[in-house]
Amino acid sequence: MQHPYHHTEYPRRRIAKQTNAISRLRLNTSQHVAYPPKLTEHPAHDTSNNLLEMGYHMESLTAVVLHPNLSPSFISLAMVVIGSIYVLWQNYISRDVGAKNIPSGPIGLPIVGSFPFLTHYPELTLDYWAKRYGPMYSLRLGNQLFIIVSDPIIAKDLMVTNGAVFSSRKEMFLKSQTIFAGRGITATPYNEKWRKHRRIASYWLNKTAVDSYTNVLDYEATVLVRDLYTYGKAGSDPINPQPHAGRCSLNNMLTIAFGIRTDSLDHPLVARALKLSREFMNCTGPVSNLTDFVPLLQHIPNFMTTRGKKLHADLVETYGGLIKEVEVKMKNGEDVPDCLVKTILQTQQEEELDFTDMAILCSAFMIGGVETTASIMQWFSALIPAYPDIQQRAHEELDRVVGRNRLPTVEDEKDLPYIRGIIKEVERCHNPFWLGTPHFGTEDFAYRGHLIPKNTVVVLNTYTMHHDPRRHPEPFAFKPERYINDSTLSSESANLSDAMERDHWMFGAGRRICPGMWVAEREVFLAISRMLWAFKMVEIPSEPIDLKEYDGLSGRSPVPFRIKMIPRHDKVDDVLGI
Ligand code: HEM
Repeated sequence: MQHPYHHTEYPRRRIAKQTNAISRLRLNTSQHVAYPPKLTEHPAHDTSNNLLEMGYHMESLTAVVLHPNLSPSFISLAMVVIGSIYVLWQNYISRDVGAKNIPSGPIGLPIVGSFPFLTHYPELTLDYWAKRYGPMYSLRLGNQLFIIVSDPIIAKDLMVTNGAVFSSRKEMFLKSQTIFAGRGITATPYNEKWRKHRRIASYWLNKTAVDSYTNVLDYEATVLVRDLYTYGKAGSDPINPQPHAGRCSLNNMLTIAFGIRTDSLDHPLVARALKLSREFMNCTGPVSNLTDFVPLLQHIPNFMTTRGKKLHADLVETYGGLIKEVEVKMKNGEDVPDCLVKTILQTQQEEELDFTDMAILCSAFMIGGVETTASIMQWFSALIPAYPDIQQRAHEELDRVVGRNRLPTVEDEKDLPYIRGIIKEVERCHNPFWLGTPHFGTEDFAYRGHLIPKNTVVVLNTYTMHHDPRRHPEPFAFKPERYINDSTLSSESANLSDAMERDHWMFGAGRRICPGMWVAEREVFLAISRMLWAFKMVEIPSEPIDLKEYDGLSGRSPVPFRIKMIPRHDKVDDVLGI
């Protein structure tokens, strides 16, 4: 069974691969066409809208049962058993939803619920259901009830206004209990442990702290652009910017957390840290792991549990190992730069932090802060070559405001509304976490005539919200100008009283909103504005970039691609010191 969108591509690319005359005509006009196809393009929607609703995996289940080598009596028996289980399940669920007035939604399959429909591009399935069941609907994964929120007003009502109820996390078996061992800000319930870890993290991530180490972000952004220039041989060789973006984000977090950095892509920590982040994303997607929702699986040795235990051990070994190095230096009286680890070692007794607490706190920085910002830089690099007109407008703004004798700085940001618009538009179109990190309700809650029972997981369906035509006309077009009059930082926009005015929902909402958003925004601005300042970024005609396919199950980044990054004026090498 394939996801309805499995074979779809960003149409600009798909059209480029076609050869007939009509396709070529469309190529010229397709700069702003919708990038996912309309739902009606897939035969599943032509034949039956009910398939997704009732579980179109019944189709593949039936296909297995109807295997040619099976006897007719076995097939009949199997069909009767499957049918009966399905009818019983359907009755059970509809009684549950009807009696308690829980918002309706897809019924799903017995035992696993809607899980099989969410294993690949879950955001597209959730979007399909949002159009069918409305802005707040329910589904089940195993024994867990979910509410899917696809509307800004409801998101604000639940997660911000009623943050006292909706700010916890479900203690997922794999993410919270196995990988993070009950620690970690991201995964802990809304309790004293979370408050302590969040307070310590915020000490290093708040706006004033970020001001104090902006020189680090500035330096790493320059290194990034210099490496892109050098590895791309001043625009003559194709280059994949992804590993360079990864190292830039990694170095920022290494400096903030441990006071160290890597000096080249070949440093062993680069591959190791990026692998750990990717493994974490792939193990812990909000809906990607059945072990979390079928308790029986937690007692049976299985592949995901083994993976989770190994990841926990690798995180403690890697980041715990770096903590020990800092500790040794401090004990030896060596000079250790101010950093998160120095702070937690100095306050360890007072804060009652054990070694695992510290290792997992640092892991949360390295996981939360690397793959995410790198992903935005990567999506930007993958898509901007398709928009020479947008690049030209950005170059004109940079020449006018910054000139060609220096790189853009943080102080320039307020005077570069078009660059800021490009960044916000990349974030709207390519949020690395379409489903964020789900919140968890700690009380029964009555809302708009419905009941959201205690212990419900609440998911922010940002894919649907970011493509809502009421808020973003022509939602599938890449149009930075839609943000041209938005002078807010995203971290400021998140506090707007009118939820419909918020730029996007990439950083989540309410009391669990991303505490790293100030450093993330600054880092991304410096990297992207400098790439635009230095290069004309062009695609390689024989290597079309497929923006619809992406790596990863939770944190999303583009599949590997190559482009040319051509220095756009003769001052570039001087300013970069090359
Ligand atoms: C583009 C970059 C980033 C994106 C898209 C992003 C996204 C998110 C999202 C969606 C959440 C969950 C919010 C919610 O529950 O409503 C989150 C939480 C978190 N983020 Fe980020 N993040 C980014 C950068 C960073 C950075 C640079 C750090 C630095 C350490 C960081 C650290 C964290 C932590 C510790 C949490 C857990 C907060 C909690 O549960 O209380 N993030 N992030």
